[in-house]
Amino acid sequence: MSSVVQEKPEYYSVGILTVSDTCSRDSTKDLSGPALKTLFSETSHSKKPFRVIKTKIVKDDSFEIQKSVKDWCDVENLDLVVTTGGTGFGIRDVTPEAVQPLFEKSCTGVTHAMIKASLEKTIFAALSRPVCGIRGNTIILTVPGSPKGAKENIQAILNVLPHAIDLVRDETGENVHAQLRVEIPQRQRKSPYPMISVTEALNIITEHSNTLSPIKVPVDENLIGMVLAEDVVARLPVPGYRASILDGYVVVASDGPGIYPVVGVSIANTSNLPADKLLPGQIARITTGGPVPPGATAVVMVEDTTLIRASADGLQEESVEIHVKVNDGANIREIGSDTSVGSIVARKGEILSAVGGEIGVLASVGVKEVCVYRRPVIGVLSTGNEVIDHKNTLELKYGQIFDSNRPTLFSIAKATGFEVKDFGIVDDDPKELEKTLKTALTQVDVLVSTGGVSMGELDLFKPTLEKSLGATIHFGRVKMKPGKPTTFATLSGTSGAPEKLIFGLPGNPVSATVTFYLFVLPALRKLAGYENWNSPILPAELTDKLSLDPRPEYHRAVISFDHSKGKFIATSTGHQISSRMLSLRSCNALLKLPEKTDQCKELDKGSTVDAILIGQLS
Ligand SMILES: Nc1nc2c(c(=O)[nH]1)N[C@H]1C(S)=C(S)[C@@H](COP(=O)(O)OP(=O)(O)OC[C@H]3O[C@@H](n4cnc5c(N)ncnc54)[C@H](O)[C@@H]3O)O[C@H]1N2
Ligand code: MOO
Ligand SMILES: [Mg+2]
Repeated sequence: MSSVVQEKPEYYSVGILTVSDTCSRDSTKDLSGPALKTLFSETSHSKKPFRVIKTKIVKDDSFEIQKSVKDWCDVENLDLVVTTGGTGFGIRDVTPEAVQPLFEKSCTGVTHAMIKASLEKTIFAALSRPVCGIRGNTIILTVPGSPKGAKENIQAILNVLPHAIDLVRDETGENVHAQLRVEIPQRQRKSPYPMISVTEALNIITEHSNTLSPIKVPVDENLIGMVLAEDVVARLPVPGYRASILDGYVVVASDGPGIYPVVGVSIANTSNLPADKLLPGQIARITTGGPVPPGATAVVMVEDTTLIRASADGLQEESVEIHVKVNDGANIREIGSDTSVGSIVARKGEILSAVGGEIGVLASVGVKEVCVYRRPVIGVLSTGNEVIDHKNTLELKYGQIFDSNRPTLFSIAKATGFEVKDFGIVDDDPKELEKTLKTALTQVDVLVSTGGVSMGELDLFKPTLEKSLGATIHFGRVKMKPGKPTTFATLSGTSGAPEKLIFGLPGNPVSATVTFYLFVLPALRKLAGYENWNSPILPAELTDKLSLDPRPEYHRAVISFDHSKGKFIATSTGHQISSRMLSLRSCNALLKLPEKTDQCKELDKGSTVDAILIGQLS
């Protein structure tokens, strides 16, 4: 019977790649390759010797360099790959540029140690540009092309190399890398990923979800769901002038009830008083929101007055009787009484909600644009040879299914206000998957893929992320139902850009949806600056008993407020298998059910559980 467990060789395997146009034409000119080979062969380490099992000479050509290095890392699985040559300042010197993108991790300390050792010999070492890193289980070093320089560099770090190789082999999970590569009969029969709790998974995700940089955005409805990155101060008072609260007459309150001449009118935005002010013994017509003229001290509503005399043409009021006594200030909004100028009308961290209040306030005080955190852009893709776009009008062939994951995830993103880019359906083909992931990751902050994360031979997502993209997988299994194979990885951003978050959600449609709510949405909210990124949780009483699963379950349910009981009640959406999309129909909550134990196998009707609100309450 074949076994996946391979004997560890009794040596550290080394490949030496000479990079030189000249040597590639005439191998006898290669001095540094053989010099390094001798150095490694003569080095006896207490644990294991080094053995140079691969040597090759290539031109100063990025493609050739990369091809050899990738082959020695990914196929030959060598412990150490050393390139010599092409690290200088010459126009053809491209080794660092060719090798660096292959790294999954950089080994800056090793690079420093090599440079330091060479600089102690000659200042010309400053003209070498070595880079060192890790790809899969292989350490890659780039050293200069001169035999002397090459040897000095390696000698500087020779003592730490065995330990470094041991760490790479043992701690990045030799089994993870090696086992994913074996043929089907030898495929792994246990997942190499530890099963972590939902809480641990969320902690890891939030640790990597760093709020994006602020941007300036005009004040309009496109702000809905954005979070303010700074306090906003009222530029203007509201109202900006003394304004009437009612339709009626401005009066001098101390005049009291009586018949008065109507000397003018102050309707919204216009006033035509003869003296530009109201004098005692005069009144003027005013409409709600109209400017109260100087001299006026109160407004009397039209219902508390009678017309005494109209003009001969019947178009104007000449005198009116005021029936009531009003106090000074009655029915007048003083300047800044709603919002005073200079006051803080919205605070950093506040969400500009769809209710409209915050955006309305900003508009009212003359704020034209605000500083908000940029919202992440999400890329969504489905994987699977059997998955067909749901808009495709052809009949499904045997074994095919319609893609329900993309439409579902697009809908959630739209409802929650996040911009989505569609990267379609990708076949279970490593090259195609790699290409799509690479393209997508240049365009989005967060990539969400569904399918291909479990144990099947076509479940290629995790190995592709690690080996072809150099992403770091932080977890690959979570103790939950549905959603067990949920995967989270990050890819470091280039030149200071934020790292990209990558979610590999399970292909089962319910699992993909539930895990989007549980893991992706909080990350998106945190990136967008939300101070509380979790969905609300309400206590709800079960209307029926529920059996428990060995994994903590996120049970789809409908919750509503029962007025007679004065509490929320929760009703299951029925059969909860991860493929049954109907279990999400009408669902507005995920009930957090504990895992089954010997003591507790089900929850009784009437039990109270935590319900994570994911939809509308009706
Ligand atoms: N030996 C094991 N098998 C499985 C395990 C396990 O632990 N050991 N885990 C199971 C669990 S739990 C889940 S969840 C699924 C996850 O599967 P994958 O993420 O690998 O997804 P696929 O294999 O690609 O597909 C699973 C299932 O979902 C359907 N699917 C995929 N994409 C879509 C889509 N876009 N729209 C609709 N339906 C989709 C696909 O046809 C399969 O039926 O693995 C279990 N297996
Ligand atoms: O964990 Mo899976 O998501 O049960 O179907
Ligand atoms: Mg699968």
